[in-house]
Amino acid sequence: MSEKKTIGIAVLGMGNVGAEVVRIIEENAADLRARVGAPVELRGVAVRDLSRPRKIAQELITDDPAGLVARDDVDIVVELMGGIDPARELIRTALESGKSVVTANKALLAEYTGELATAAAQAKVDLYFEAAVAGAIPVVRPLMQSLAGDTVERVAGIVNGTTNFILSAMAETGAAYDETLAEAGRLGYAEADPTADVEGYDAAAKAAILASIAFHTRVTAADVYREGITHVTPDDLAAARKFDCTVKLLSICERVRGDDGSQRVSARVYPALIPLSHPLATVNGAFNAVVVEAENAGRLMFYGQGAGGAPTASAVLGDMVMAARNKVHGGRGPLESTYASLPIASIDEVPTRYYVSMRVADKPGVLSQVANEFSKRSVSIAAVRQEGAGDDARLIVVTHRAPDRAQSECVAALEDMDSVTTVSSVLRLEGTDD
Ligand SMILES: NC(=O)c1ccc[n+]([C@@H]2O[C@H](COP(=O)([O-])OP(=O)(O)OC[C@H]3O[C@@H](n4cnc5c(N)ncnc54)[C@H](O)[C@@H]3O)[C@@H](O)[C@H]2O)c1
Ligand SMILES: N[C@@H](CCO)C(=O)O
Ligand code: NA
Repeated sequence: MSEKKTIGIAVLGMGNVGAEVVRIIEENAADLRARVGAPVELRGVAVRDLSRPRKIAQELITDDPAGLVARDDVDIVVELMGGIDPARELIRTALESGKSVVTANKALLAEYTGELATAAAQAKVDLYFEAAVAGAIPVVRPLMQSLAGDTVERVAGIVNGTTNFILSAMAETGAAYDETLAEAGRLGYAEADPTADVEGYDAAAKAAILASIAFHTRVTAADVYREGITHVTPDDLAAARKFDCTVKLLSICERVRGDDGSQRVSARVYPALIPLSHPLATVNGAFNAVVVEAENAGRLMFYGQGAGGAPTASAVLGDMVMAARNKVHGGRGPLESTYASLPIASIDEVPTRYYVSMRVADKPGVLSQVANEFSKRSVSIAAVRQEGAGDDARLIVVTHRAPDRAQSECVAALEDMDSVTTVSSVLRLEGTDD
């Protein structure tokens, strides 16, 4: 059998992930060649700083990513620079000139998948992005391909390692958020600017990508309701424990069905209590996990390393092999599927459960006043606990499911009550059936 044409690879960005991708391409050349059915060769690696020493032949290094993308002997562009610009333009140009693209860039995809997927479809090339959500964990491909014949109802996951590390450490040691964030930085989990992680932007970008695939609807980062973890306190974690729960930053993508048979998509990110018996409660440290619920498959769980150079590179390489096989043997990966075009549900209308902790005056009648604010808004209370006494009296209320707007209106009313000194904590409760 005659050997097929060599598949040329351009890697854009040689940071944590890019350096590992380059290493694996070079170390595994023989296996990759056998798996693809043709040699796979690095044509070049675009970097920002040419003077930095790198473990790669000098002639492969360039600081001209556009020039590298334009080369005739490049068949697949692997984008690992991150950020919107110039990644967006480079990927679009690559696709328009008939090159397949593999990217891990969730921030870009959460805004511009539509534009990029359209360019890929028009040029009949592939756009793959398994590494963009939950790093090494296969979740994009299972949703897009393995579950293509099922109806997904819900995708809920821990998809940010930094915040999961922080919340796990807070739960374990009782340490404060700031202290734990500093520790996450020292261990190399949190970046110098942790905003994207701790404010939930990274998890929201991933939720947008997951919701788009799961519900065949274009969902962008702006459609995702988002709260971060900066306000979570050791008290919250201790109180959660008393309700047999822990606190996790969840990315939730849900098909919300109305009484009239209508359907909407809810995509949301917030720290929430989940029962210790829930499978996501056992996901600790920097690990990620995603639970998918589909009409016929039932509940599926995907667990593993959602970040880090080598694990993320594993997902990138998987995509690269798929794209290379298609180049060699013909065929295409799945196209973007947005046929359902479901409307986006506002957080206000999504049924949620609340956990509200407040400091109150310790005197007769306060509990009934508090309960009255919930009942006025048709929010049913599931549990109440009083802690402390006198000046230190604290009430914790856990509600049943009701539209989020009604729940938040109850909290606003509590904040206005004379007998409530402060509402010290408000978190949602997820992972329960009622
Ligand atoms: N690190 C992870 O665990 C992880 C996991 C999943 C996805 N990702 C995604 O993978 C991508 C890369 O992440 P990373 O952690 O390797 O980031 P990084 O900051 O370590 O690496 C990015 C590299 O790209 C280079 N770069 C940036 N702009 C460039 C330009 N214009 N020209 C040439 N080089 C340029 C930078 O100099 C840097 O070396 C990002 O989109 C990130 O969101 C990372
Ligand atoms: N900053 C991300 C990296 C993976 O996207 C995390 O902490 O999970
Ligand atoms: Na993944």
